[in-house]
Amino acid sequence: MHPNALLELCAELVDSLLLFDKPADSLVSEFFRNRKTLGQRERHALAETAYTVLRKRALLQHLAQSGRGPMSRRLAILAWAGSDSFLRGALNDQELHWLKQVESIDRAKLPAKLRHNLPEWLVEPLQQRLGDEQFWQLADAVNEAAPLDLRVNTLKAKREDVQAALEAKGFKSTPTPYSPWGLRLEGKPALQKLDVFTSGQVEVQDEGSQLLSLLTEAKRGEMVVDFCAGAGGKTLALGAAMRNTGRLYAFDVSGYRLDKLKPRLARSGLSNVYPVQISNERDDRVKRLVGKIDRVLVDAPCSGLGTLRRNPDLKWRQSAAGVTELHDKQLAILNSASRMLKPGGRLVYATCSLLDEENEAVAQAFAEAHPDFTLLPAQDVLAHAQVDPAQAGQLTENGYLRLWPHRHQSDGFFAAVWERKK
Ligand SMILES: C[S@@+](CC[C@H](N)C(=O)[O-])C[C@H]1O[C@@H](n2cnc3c(N)ncnc32)[C@H](O)[C@@H]1O
Repeated sequence: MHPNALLELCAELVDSLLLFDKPADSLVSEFFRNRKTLGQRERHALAETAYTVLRKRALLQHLAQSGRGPMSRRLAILAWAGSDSFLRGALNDQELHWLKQVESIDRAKLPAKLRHNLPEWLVEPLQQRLGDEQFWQLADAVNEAAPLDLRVNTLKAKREDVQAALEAKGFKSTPTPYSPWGLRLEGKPALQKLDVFTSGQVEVQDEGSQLLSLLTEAKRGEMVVDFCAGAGGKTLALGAAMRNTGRLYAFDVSGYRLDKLKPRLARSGLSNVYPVQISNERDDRVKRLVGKIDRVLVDAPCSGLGTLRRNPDLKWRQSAAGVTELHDKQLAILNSASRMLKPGGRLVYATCSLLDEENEAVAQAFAEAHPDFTLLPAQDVLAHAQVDPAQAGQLTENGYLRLWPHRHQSDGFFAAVWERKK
């Protein structure tokens, strides 16, 4: 495609993303579905440019003010992630001159809000929690793309064998530092056609998500509920840990998300999983299981701010008021889900949020209302669940799992683990 035509297409994509009326990942997929003739490199340049605009929106909108022509084209020029010579082939003389001027600006001297690219309502709680130095490390880390992690399905393969099979196809990977199931790939190879993927030996899953499943420590023959199963990323890990025995319920209010679990289940070889669409957390199907379950994982709906590396639009789509609403919802789900546990059963509450309000505050409110649950220190649980005991302590704060993109190179995650008193 001619450079200018591709740049115009990119501006169109940027325009639609900046409406913030749908998640960026689904808008990008829809955009490409409707433009089947685009090649792999063109798609990569468009998607990376659009994601850079989302990551650095505050800075780029500030810099773009000085130019002429449509704002979305100027943003696409400043964020361009394809080759430099290709971009220059798309620009007119006036744009080339403007770009040179913008490139000469010393970005380090710009105000803080243009350097961290985070909305004010988010800056305050994060700065208070982390202190200045770590806050800036986090801001830098979430403005980078995330690595691609795989979870090896231990029902079908060993990690070292999958690593060797990937290597034989020219894909380098290293074992993830904390999860015993994970491999971190170099680059972003297309996996969908590889044998290890189609045969269900691996699934794409961030290392942090793997650690949440590990905290549940689901075992052979148990009754387990994945209360907010979604498309089943953690369900699949729990089912494999149960060695395809017992009964694993995958609950979710979204039938659309549960449908996405089906092809993954077929690849995984699991037959112990029962997907169930519930109407809400007080559904009769939840009530019927009260006092009968060994382990419940509540991977609660949350702001998703721990996944900003993959979903940079979330920081512009979420709000302080939205987070407060989520807190109430999370507590309601956790309360209902906890009733299903047998005495001695384990409850894991998890989010991919960075904010105390969705994490420690929910865990503390639950603990105060439920003296019949004892908090299990997450570092002990991790060490018991195959994580190197010397490292387990690096993953926790005040007895909770607390993962940060700038410290652990995973998405941001929180988890609290309790046991129902016998
Ligand atoms: C963080 S996502 C789950 C991700 C999933 N566990 C995974 O690993 O792929 C949260 C899920 O909670 C579901 N949800 C929202 N409200 C719920 C409720 N009241 N009861 C059960 N699930 C709910 C959402 O549909 C969403 O799929």
